[in-house]
Amino acid sequence: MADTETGAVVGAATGTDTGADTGAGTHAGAPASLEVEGLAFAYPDGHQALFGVDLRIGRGERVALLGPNGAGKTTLVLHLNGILSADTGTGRGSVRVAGLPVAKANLQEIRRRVGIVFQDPDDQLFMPTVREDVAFGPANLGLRGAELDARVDEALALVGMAEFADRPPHHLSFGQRRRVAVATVLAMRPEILVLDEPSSNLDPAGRRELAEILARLDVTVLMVTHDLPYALELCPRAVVLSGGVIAADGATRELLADRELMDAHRLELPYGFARLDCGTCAPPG
Ligand SMILES: Nc1ncnc2c1ncn2[C@@H]1O[C@H](COP(=O)(O)OP(=O)(O)OP(=O)(O)O)[C@@H](O)[C@H]1O
Repeated sequence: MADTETGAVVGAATGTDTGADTGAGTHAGAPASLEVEGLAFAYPDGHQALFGVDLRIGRGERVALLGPNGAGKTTLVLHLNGILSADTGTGRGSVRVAGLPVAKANLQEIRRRVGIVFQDPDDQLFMPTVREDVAFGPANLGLRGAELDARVDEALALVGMAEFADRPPHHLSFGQRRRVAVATVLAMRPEILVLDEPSSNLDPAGRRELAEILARLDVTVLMVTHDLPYALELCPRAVVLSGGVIAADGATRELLADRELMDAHRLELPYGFARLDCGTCAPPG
């Protein structure tokens, strides 16, 4: 688990043990990383995207946020670091990160604590070198010199990109850029790491490498994904958001074995996983 005094995001798991067999309730008694209560939100055009969402994620949990297109997943995520806010416009309800309300007065601290890795790494990489990109956030927090260098080195090592530190990000492959984007967020030593479709557009090897990196991180994770095998592998717990409400919350394996739930919310495992509901059958691989 992340040491909240030092904020270090150190690897805890070993090898490729992704904890997939861990029960969803393992962290039920852990202090909350994230508490969302009665969150409702309509966009300025009047479109209601969230209708009273309640969600508690314990420190160190890894949770997949699943749901069909238009379910409200991005809208929910944008509330976690105050890009959208329940206390403005038509919003209702509250979001707290490690007990701190997501509100205008706390935005700087909240954005340090909630690291969002967006789907397109090019939205997050804009400096001449990888090192400068990863240093950008901690430098904004006031870190300088050896302390800043150590923070950058640590984050790049966590994603296996140390040897690329002096390369321009635009010379890297898409998969490498995504890993650097993860490092830019880890360098802030976040309380909670939010990943938007982390496996999208990765080739099988890149997908596997990123899974191994994510499995080793010792930080609370909320992963938005349509990649159900990825959710199953990396997140013991899943939450299904559909039509702006939470339709299910439980052990990922159990939710993905519930055919009625899956059909109702347009969730589909790829061929080969079709018999997850057989109870004694294991997914391939
Ligand atoms: N800026 C906006 N203005 C008005 N409506 C919006 C806006 N952004 C999203 N919506 C609507 O809010 C609803 C939820 O959208 P959201 O992007 O949160 O869904 P999502 O679950 O992330 O979908 P996807 O899986 O396709 O990314 C959708 O009906 C969408 O059309």
